[in-house]
Amino acid sequence: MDIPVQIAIRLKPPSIADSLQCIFSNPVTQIVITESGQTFHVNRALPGDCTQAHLFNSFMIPQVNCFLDGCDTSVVVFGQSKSGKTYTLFGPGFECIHSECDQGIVPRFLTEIFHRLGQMPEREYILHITWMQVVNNNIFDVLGAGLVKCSNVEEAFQYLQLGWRQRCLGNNHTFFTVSMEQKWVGTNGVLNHRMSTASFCDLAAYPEPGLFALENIIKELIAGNPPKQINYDRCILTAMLRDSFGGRAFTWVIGCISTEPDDYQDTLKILNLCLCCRGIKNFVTVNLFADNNTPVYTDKMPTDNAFNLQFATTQWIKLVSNAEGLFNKILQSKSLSEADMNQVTEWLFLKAECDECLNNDMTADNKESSTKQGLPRIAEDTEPSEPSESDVESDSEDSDSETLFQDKLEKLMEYFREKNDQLFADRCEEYLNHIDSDDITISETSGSQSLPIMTSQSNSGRRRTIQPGESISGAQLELLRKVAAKAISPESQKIIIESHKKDIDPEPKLIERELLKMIDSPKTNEICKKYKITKEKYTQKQILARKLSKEISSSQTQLKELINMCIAKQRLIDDLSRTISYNSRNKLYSEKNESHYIDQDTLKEIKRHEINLKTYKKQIEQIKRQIKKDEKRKNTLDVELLKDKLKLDELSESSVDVKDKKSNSIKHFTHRITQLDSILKEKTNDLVNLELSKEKELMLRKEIKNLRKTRECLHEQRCSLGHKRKMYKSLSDSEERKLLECEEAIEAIDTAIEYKNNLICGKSPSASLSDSQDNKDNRSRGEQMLMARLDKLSHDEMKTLLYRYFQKVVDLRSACAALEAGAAAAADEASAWRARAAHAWRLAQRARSFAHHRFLDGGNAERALSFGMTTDSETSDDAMRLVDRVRQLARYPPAPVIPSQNLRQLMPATNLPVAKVTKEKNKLVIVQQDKKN
Ligand SMILES: Nc1ncnc2c1ncn2[C@@H]1O[C@H](COP(=O)(O)OP(=O)(O)OP(=O)(O)O)[C@@H](O)[C@H]1O
Repeated sequence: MDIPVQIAIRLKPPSIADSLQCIFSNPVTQIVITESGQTFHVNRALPGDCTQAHLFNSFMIPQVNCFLDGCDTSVVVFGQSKSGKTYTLFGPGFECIHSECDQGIVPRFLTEIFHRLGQMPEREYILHITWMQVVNNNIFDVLGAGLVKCSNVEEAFQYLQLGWRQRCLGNNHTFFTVSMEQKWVGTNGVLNHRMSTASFCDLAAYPEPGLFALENIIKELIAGNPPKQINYDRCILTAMLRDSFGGRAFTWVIGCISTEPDDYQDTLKILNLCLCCRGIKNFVTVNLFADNNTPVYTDKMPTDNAFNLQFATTQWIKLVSNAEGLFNKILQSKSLSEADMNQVTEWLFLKAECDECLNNDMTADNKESSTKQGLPRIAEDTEPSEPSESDVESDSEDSDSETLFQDKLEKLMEYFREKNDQLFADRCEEYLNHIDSDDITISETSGSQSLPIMTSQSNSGRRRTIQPGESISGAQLELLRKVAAKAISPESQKIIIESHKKDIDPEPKLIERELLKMIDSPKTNEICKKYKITKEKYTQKQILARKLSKEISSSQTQLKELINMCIAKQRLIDDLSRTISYNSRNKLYSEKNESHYIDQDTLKEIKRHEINLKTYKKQIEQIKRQIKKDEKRKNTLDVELLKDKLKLDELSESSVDVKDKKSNSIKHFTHRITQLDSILKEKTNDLVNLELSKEKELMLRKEIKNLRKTRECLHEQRCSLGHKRKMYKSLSDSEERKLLECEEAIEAIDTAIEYKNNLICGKSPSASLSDSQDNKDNRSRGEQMLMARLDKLSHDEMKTLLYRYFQKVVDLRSACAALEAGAAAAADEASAWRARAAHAWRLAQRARSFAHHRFLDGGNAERALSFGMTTDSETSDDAMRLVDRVRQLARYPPAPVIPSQNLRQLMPATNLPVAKVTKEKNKLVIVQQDKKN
């Protein structure tokens, strides 16, 4: 039958707890969802905290059944480096320190196979394992011995330990293979001879070249190319995976993915590759040998009677032991009436007696038949043998020899079979509804109760001897069919479709996280509360749904067990009827009484088993009802969950609206507050400045007041000195200096007062006092340097310097005053002399004219003058003094001129505003005047 490759996704637990996750899985809806909302529908979306046991139980049991039925199986693990591929297949290792719980798929598979074989003592088997690695397209045999035979689980684990130590580490492919040949005689007396291979492949991570080749083959297969036309021999990896992809194996692909945001791109690649594999369909068949289904004994051969009896006994023992187990359970449950209990106890007692007898017989028989039972290995690829004609003949003879009782029994058996089949089919349907799969198609032959018959035209003719599978154990065969026909329950489909349509994030964690992110405003408390309550309800319902699904699955396993029992019972009845027919056929050879006795016994047994069957049926009915109830409950819960999800969405939307509005108003208010804050700051600054300026003004006014007082004192001093000078016409040197000092100090005080007044009036004093640009430009370089130095002086240095300059100015002024007085005196003297000279000149003129008249010969002026002098001695003396004085004055240099520039530098280097200071009553009025005016 065509079975698509099945996909399971396992998330690697995050390395750091609470770290960010970009991939989530929903095991309920079997969806893997990315952070961006992309969804991947898979066959098994394993939970993040999936244990090794859960992983194995969730999909490996059908593989074990298939393998035991004679089908090839395969598990291929994809994943990026360190994503847990090896951990999934093998576990953390095989040393003593590692717990059994951590064992991966391979050790669990081996344990399960040997356990199941132990429960089927009739089966003969040979089991081999191989462990290969593909390193750089070269095969490396890890165990070093090719096929290694394992007789029991302990041996298998020894090889696992050995291989684990010897394997190559690094980015390579690992193949672990278990192959098994089995033989057993079925209940119908025919031989079952099967061969199956289970391969486990741990693929390397990208970028391994073989992986790209495999990727291409997968693409070709999903494009619809028949496997026959695909070249699998392009590399060793693809050759080894021939059966897994497009071959005859029942394949599960496991994608091991990391949830960490850093690995997001790699994870998407692996997810997409896994999904591609889903489109591949493998043709899964039971691998039979040529001698399969051949009768091991014939009724006609009396020599084989012993074998038949022995076979019947074996089956009998098995069935009775089954029944014994069931009876024990029923006894423990105490659900029967006392009479029934006694009957069951009696049955058990009788059984114990039979066991004793049979054991004695068996030991005797074994001695004889031990050589017969050993089955030699059977070669593969042999032609199937046709049923012999004698078989057909014997069948017609059988029908003739049937008794009335047998007819009745046959009818009953037919009725039972029909009922049983119907019941089984119903159960299977229910079970299949539980398993999710949407794209599995069953080949035409799967509609009947037999496995597909592989014809010579079949495309995968590895073993051409496949026979009708009527001899395959029904229950085990059904498991294979279940997997092939599994489908998603309509409710789950609804949820998936709805969530897909509305793009709902089915992962509650994601919704929760997003909502919690959004809802942070304190005023959205109500919505938060509602959301929390709904979320709690949702979680509770989820837990309930999980519980229910668990209950359902446990009920289903119970049901499966019961179905198995029914099958066993059916077989028992079959066997019994066959034994009866056999006995009736042998009536001719045996005594009547004896046979009657056996028949009676057998009848009793049949009746008992029929009663048991009825009780089992009742139990099945009960369980069915319970399952239906549970399913209904589950469905209502699913619907409620959906409603809750919608409600959560609505809540999240409304919370987003409220949040938006809130954030807008908060923004507005924040903006307003910022504005008001800046205004407040400005006002505060203004106020502070105002207060400061007021304080400053007060200070300045005080200073001005003090300065005025000082000025008044100085003025008084100056006035008294001036008055004294007027009175006495002259002052002593010290008094003169004092006067000058007073004048200079008054001038300085006036400037200071004006400066402070400017400050009070808000005029920038610096504008008037500071160095203007013009001044700066006009200055020579030397002056500029001097000014630069002055700027660097400290306050004390400046004070000392000013005081010195003040002294110098006073000195200069006193010198000036002395010079001016000297110049005035000289000017007076000069005018006096000039008047004298004029008088003398007049006298001289008079004398000259007198002389001219008296002395005709005249003489020169000097002579006349000297004559005049001699005649007027006073006048000649004056003239002589005048000449000396003129000579003296001529010898003196002119009065010193103080360069106005130098004087200006003594003042602060400014253009001082010209101010007129007048005194009105008690006030000193200072009026600033324009310089030009
Ligand atoms: N599900 C898990 N639970 C606990 N531990 C895990 C799980 N998955 C992986 N690990 C740990 O992560 C580590 C890496 O895992 P592992 O070696 O199986 O990765 P890998 O994919 O096989 O790596 P490589 O590609 O290198 O072969 C191991 O220590 C393993 O024990």
